[in-house]
Amino acid sequence: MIPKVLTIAGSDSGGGAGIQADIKTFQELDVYGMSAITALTAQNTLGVQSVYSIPIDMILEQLASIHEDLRPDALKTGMLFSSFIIEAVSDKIKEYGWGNLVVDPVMIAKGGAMLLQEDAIKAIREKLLPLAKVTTPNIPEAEVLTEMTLDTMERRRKAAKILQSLGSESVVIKGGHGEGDTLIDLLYDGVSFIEFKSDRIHTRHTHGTGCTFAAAIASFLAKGQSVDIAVKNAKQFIQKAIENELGIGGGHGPTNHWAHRKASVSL
Ligand SMILES: Nc1ncnc2c1ncn2[C@@H]1O[C@H](COP(=O)(O)OP(=O)(O)O)[C@@H](O)[C@H]1O
Ligand SMILES: Cc1ncc(COP(=O)(O)OP(=O)(O)O)c(N)n1
Repeated sequence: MIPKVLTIAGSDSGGGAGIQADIKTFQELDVYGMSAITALTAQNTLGVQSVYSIPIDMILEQLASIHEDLRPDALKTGMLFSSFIIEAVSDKIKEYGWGNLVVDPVMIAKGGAMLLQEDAIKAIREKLLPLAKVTTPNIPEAEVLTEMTLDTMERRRKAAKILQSLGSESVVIKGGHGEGDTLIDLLYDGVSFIEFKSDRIHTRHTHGTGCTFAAAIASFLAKGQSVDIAVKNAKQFIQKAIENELGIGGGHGPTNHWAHRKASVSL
């Protein structure tokens, strides 16, 4: 049977991030994609023009419909916007017993728009992280969650340990916002660290990289891969997607979800 993967996230009208990036990733990685939409954004490659939060009852109805009929083999969360949504979604994930949860703690879009209310950080720490198999903050998100400055690898290792101690089985602190030409995604599984290194691609077309990376990890987990292999394969997927840019839009354009088809190794 084809693995089923659910994304609980916001919609990006421009198609580069959020639900749209997730579903494209699921499709490319041969898993069956499902969605529960938490917020609508009017967004393009130039920025986020407006945000509309979906009423909680409607979010819960989407989750209930999926629960009644379509058990996910893995799921990911993206833009959850408010503490109310985080709490309600976390309670349902727990009640429904859904495993293989990848938490992408989306906070701010590349253009600077707030995709999470400030008072929601506590709910991410206390309600969502304890349910996660993998949490994938970028460096600024990890800084907010740990209240640390993460300008060295040593500090990032410390931060990964703190986030893991909050209940997430594994943590990946992504390196896109770091310095230098080598980019390091740091995985900590509670025992050891693995550094996934790649060359930094110099491009403005990196809209939705975090969403795509987390959706790829969830897809590989749904196929039965271990966390370290799923992260390795997701990293390879996003690297190709950034390398083969589509050149769409006048700002931060989307990544290329088809690009992995050119890869010589099979995912
Ligand atoms: N310029 C880049 N070159 C190569 N890989 C990148 C680049 N920017 C981001 N990535 C990769 O994309 C993924 C998302 O990274 P990051 O930009 O840190 O997160 P976010 O999109 O959530 O801000 C990570 O796997 C990271 O290594
Ligand atoms: C609806 C929506 N969800 C998430 C994001 C942020 O996506 P991310 O992958 O972190 O990429 P950038 O914002 O860095 O492009 C979003 N913009 N919209």
